[in-house]
Amino acid sequence: MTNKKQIAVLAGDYIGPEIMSAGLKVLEAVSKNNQFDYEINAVPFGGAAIDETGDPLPDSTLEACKNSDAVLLAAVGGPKWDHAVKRPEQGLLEIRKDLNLFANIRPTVISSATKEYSPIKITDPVDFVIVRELTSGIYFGQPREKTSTMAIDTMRYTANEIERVAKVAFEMASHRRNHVTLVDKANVLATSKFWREITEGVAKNYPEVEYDTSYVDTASMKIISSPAQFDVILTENLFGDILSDEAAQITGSLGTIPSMSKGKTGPALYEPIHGSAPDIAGKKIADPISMIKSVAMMLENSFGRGDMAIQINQAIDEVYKKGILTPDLGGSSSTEEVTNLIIKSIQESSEDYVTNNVR
Ligand SMILES: NC(=O)C1=CN([C@@H]2O[C@H](COP(=O)(O)OP(=O)(O)OC[C@H]3O[C@@H](n4cnc5c(N)ncnc54)[C@H](O)[C@@H]3O)[C@@H](O)[C@H]2O)C=CC1
Ligand SMILES: CC(C)CC(=O)C(=O)O
Ligand SMILES: [Mg+2]
Repeated sequence: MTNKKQIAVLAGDYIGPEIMSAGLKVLEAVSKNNQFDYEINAVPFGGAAIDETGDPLPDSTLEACKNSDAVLLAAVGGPKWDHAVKRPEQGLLEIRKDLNLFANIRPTVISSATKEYSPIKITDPVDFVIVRELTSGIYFGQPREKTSTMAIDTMRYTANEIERVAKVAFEMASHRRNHVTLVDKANVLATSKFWREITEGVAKNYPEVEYDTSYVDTASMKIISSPAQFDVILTENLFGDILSDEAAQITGSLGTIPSMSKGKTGPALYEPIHGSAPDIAGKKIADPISMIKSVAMMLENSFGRGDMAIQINQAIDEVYKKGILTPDLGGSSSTEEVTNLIIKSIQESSEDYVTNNVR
């Protein structure tokens, strides 16, 4: 039995393989410096898997993920498969459901290094996470149907589905700034009224955590006008999907935001929050930061290597400081140039560490 950490790698489609390659190069570099032993198991997923096997989530891919210590995913989908019988995005929903990854954590941080890339005026520090319910709600509810004269989707939540993700949000807040905001549409939707009932019950177990609520339309405005007021935003699947892309944009680019999806047991999955960006695929300009930060999140949360995550994140700050950035952040560098500079910074920081230790 090997004690190497097993990582399932799902590169996916369009820019997926480009940014995954960047993420794996950084993982290799930081691991060499820190005696971290791992094995990669690259498996087909999404459109690439449809081309190979006819199914976006082949059984063998799901098995590989279940047998791993963590899953790294880039992005799937795109015009090539928009009319497939089963689209790549369906594979994405299935893998989340099959691994029971009900809590999706999406961070929004505007640091001193990234402040100048934000399109909004920042006065106070911005550092919040969206805890998005990931395996239920309107993306999964039945009935779902479309005929030539009508269509229906169903938003459905059980008490257990709300309670377990609410606990994740309150636990996180208790290790952060003790504040949870439930975002919903409780002035209209029965499911949102139910979310409030259940979440209030969970909040009672966390008296030190301030708990408030916001309607989703207002919350989407506040994310732009006063983002510093948020610590942990708890919300259902569809609202979290939309709000997290909006929140990403206030940091400068969607192409820089990672995420972690986790359940109660089993491997967690780490992926950028964006899609496969077909409009820039093949141009060698995809921003690798979202994928590289996903690697850092994996090292910290699945492997207890917060030290390695810090080295990666400090190296990312360096590319911001030097302005070696891809066009989404106003730069003119390639995916490879950004990745190489991040690797160089990691290597230099470990040389400094050795030198300082010797002294
Ligand atoms: N988790 C996943 O695999 C997701 C897959 N999708 C799928 O991706 C495909 C494309 O969807 P879109 O609506 O275009 O959303 P998208 O997130 O792929 O792209 C939106 C915009 O952001 C830019 N962008 C995204 N990531 C970037 C990066 N790393 N560097 C630089 N720019 C970046 C794109 O060029 C595009 O202009 C669709 O098939 C969609 O269903 C969408 C969201 C999530
Ligand atoms: C298939 C979609 C639900 C993927 C997406 O947009 C996301 O997870 O952010
Ligand atoms: Mg999305």
